[in-house]
Amino acid sequence: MSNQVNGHQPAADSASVSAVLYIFGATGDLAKRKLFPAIYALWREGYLKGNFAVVGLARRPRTDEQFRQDVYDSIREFARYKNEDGSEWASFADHFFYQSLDIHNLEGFRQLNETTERLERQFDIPGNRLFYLALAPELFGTVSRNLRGGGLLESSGWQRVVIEKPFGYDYESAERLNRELGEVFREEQIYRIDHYLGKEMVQNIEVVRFANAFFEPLWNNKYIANIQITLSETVGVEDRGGYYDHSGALRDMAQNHMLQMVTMMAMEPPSRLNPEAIRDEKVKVLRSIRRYSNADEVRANVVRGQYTAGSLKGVPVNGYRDEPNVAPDSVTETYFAAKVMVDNFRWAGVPFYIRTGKRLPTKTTEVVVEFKNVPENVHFARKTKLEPNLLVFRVNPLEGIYIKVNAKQPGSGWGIVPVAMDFCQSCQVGLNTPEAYERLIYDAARGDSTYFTRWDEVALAWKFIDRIADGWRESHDDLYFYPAGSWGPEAGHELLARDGFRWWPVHGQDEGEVVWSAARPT
Ligand SMILES: NC(=O)C1=CN([C@@H]2O[C@H](COP(=O)(O)OP(=O)(O)OC[C@H]3O[C@@H](n4cnc5c(N)ncnc54)[C@H](OP(=O)(O)O)[C@@H]3O)[C@@H](O)[C@H]2O)C=CC1
Ligand SMILES: O=C1O[C@H](COP(=O)(O)O)[C@@H](O)[C@H](O)[C@H]1O
Repeated sequence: MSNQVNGHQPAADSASVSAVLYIFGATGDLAKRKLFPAIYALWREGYLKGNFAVVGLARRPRTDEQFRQDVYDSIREFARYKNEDGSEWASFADHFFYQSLDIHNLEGFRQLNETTERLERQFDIPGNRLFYLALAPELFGTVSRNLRGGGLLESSGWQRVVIEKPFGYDYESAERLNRELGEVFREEQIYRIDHYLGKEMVQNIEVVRFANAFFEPLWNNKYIANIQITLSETVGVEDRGGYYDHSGALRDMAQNHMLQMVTMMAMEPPSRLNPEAIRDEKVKVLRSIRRYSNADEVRANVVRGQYTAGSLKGVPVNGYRDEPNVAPDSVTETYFAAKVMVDNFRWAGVPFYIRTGKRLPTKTTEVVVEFKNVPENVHFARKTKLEPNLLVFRVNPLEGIYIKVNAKQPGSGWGIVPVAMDFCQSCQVGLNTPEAYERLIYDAARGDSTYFTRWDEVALAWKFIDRIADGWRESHDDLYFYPAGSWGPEAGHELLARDGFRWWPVHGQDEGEVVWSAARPT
């Protein structure tokens, strides 16, 4: 096995991990699309070697062989390593086992403990156990109690639990869920996944900010005019209508991924590069975010929309209300934009504009830092209208950093033109950088919780989000409809225009073709 596949090698401080990895929900969508491919990539890159085992758990009956076939199919379809030549497949697949288990059945957990002890002897694993709960959150409490009741938390190594989102529906339910988990696990054993924190360029925000002398001095309200975070998707709700119709963009994307990205942009430099120091700084940002105090403030600062039938790249698509498992009169938002203020010394007066939506024209995740212009009395500024400097983090699908500066137009005149310094990381290393789930599973297995959300982060994020949900509950007459394939309601554009700003075009977006929807509910 090579440790150097396609130019990637384990970092100098990395080591292979030895543990039993339990996938609860092993027959589900997340396991198939994300978890099995991630485990396979970890194996291919040498982060997993001989001494590990994976146990798949769900109610459906499966033999080990059938389960291995499921894993194989998932890798063929979704992994960045496709196992084209079939090499080493058997030695990888031999580590996979399946047990049919209803998580309400304590006896099944006792049996799982026996299986585990056998696997630990077979693969020489020192009692390390990683429980990945790819299950509906209502089941987390029961699984935790039964893991304890079944004796699975009594091994000689470490035990950790990875929890998928959504972590609750609001602050109250999240708090209840946390209490249930807390009856069994200590906070440092709980790894709450936010897969955006596992993305290469999201992690790079910290490095670019804190490892470059020319950014950090400018990183404040003296020099930055606003920050824009866009997470746009072309997909609709696919087959997740049942979940999404209760969640909406606010809970599905804003409570977690978007607020986490705000914290990465706004946090102070941590005193130490350790998980608690970094998460302490993120918590301070979340504490400083201004909460809207009533429905009027919510309306003034937040825009919600829902897609109607339209077309994407010429292909007609359904409206949200016609998606499977969505109520025909649903008022769930598939578009969300907000102006967020971080009331602290560094950021007072600098708006963070965040937006996300389904069925928008482009799949992209970008963060734009718009700098304030140079003073108007400077010679150049009088002659030419200067464009502001921009620093753009391209998170997805392209990964890289783009900087827009003003330079003299070549020739004898004094014209000034914006020019770009474009570092495209994914163009250099290919679109083969590790997937977020690879990093996060590996981090959890080696006990690094930096890129997982701590309870106080989750709690503060919900407290901010709950105010918006409360404001929305009073009336739905601010829900705008936008045709699939447009950039969402025009109100999302006005949110910035009111402050004298505009959304900067994301990569691949032709500004001349931007379509906003002025439609309102009838
Ligand atoms: N899919 C995705 O892209 C994402 C999913 N998530 C979250 O991950 C979690 C899983 O999502 P997803 O895979 O899509 O969901 P699915 O509905 O596809 O899968 C759910 C899994 O849970 C198992 N299950 C359900 N009830 C029980 C039970 N009583 N005992 C044992 N197993 C049970 C099911 O298997 P069986 O029926 O055989 O028992 C199945 O394997 C959810 O919390 C979701 O919100 C988060 C981000 C993205
Ligand atoms: O968590 C979620 O994220 C995806 C978008 O993730 P990305 O990595 O593809 O950008 C989103 O489609 C989904 O609704 C949400 O649950």
